[in-house]
Amino acid sequence: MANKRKKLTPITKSKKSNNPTNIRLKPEVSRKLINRFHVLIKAKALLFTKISLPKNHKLSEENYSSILSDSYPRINQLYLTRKNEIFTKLSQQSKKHRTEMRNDLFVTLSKLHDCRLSNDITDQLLSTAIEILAEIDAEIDLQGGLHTYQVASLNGQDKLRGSDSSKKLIEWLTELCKSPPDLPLTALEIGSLSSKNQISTSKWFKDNVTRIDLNSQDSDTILQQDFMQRPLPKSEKEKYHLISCSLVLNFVSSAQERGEMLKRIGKFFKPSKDIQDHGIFPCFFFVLPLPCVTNSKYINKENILPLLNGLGYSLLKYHESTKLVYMLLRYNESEKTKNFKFQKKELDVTRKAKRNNFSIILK
Ligand SMILES: C[S@@+](CC[C@H](N)C(=O)[O-])C[C@H]1O[C@@H](n2cnc3c(N)ncnc32)[C@H](O)[C@@H]1O
Repeated sequence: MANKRKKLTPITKSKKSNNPTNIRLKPEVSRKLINRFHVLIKAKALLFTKISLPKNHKLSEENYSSILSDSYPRINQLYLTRKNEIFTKLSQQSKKHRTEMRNDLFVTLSKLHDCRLSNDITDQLLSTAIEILAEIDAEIDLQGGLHTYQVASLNGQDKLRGSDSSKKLIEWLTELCKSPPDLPLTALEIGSLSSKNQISTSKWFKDNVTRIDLNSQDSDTILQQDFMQRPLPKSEKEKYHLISCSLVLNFVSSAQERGEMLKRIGKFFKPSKDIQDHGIFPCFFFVLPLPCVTNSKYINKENILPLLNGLGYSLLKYHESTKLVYMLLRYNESEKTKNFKFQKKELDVTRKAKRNNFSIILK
């Protein structure tokens, strides 16, 4: 009898090579995958805060593989070997057993004290940290990597919102200024999964949409790029009338990096004087999962708006759906507060309900 091949990922190989917009997952499967990715990404972010590097480099989701392979070859070897071993082990285990194995992740992480990254792999603390990193990455790879998360997000778009989030953007633009101004409007979409969403297909931005993503699903239409590494604009021509950042900030691993991203976005807007702009452009379309503002220990609607104001953003439109919060904000550099800071401070400590740790720090 032919050997039945074990299905390793929730998305089969043949489907994986197809356009992700065509892959359909059950809503329950999408939800579980997205939640698990968030847990794993959060665990990695916590782990990175516990590893310190010589010369104050900071490890992050975006840079750790190149830092490990370029500067710490022995540690990198340990990481790769361990990841391979765990990948093989996990792929032979039942789903239930895998979940049990990983449930203690945060407990282990909370016990881990600061460890300094050097090439000394005999350091027990450091090798534990690297092993945890390898375990998390093995599980992410086993699920099909970032690709699976993106497919699940695309499916989530359909099921949770009735369509893609940029539908709300186009609805608001039409409501605020009826039709596009005469000059061509340009848009930058950070964290783009498809060129078929409303930003790209509506009459507002026509062919002037730049789409980027850490992991491009279509190299013809989406540039594979980390926004934090995107070269800063050298001239007004390289700036945008609209920047969309939908469900990306919650994906960024640490509160400080989220603050850095919001600040950096400000450098990519066209100046407002340039356009008969109906008081709207340049603007920022910003979407977060609703619990980021309704159930976070540190962020709520009352403090996120002053935080955004301090960075030069003022609110034009706000909408909460059952799952997401949508904001349209006008950007004006001259309205920025100089040296604006925002610290992480627990809100309403008397509140008993279980809350999430979403936060933003501006230093
Ligand atoms: C949940 S998906 C959201 C996609 C889409 N914008 C939406 O609203 O459904 C988040 C995407 O952001 C991308 N992303 C996260 N950080 C990024 C960064 N620094 N630069 C570019 N893309 C990033 C991820 O690769 C992922 O594809």
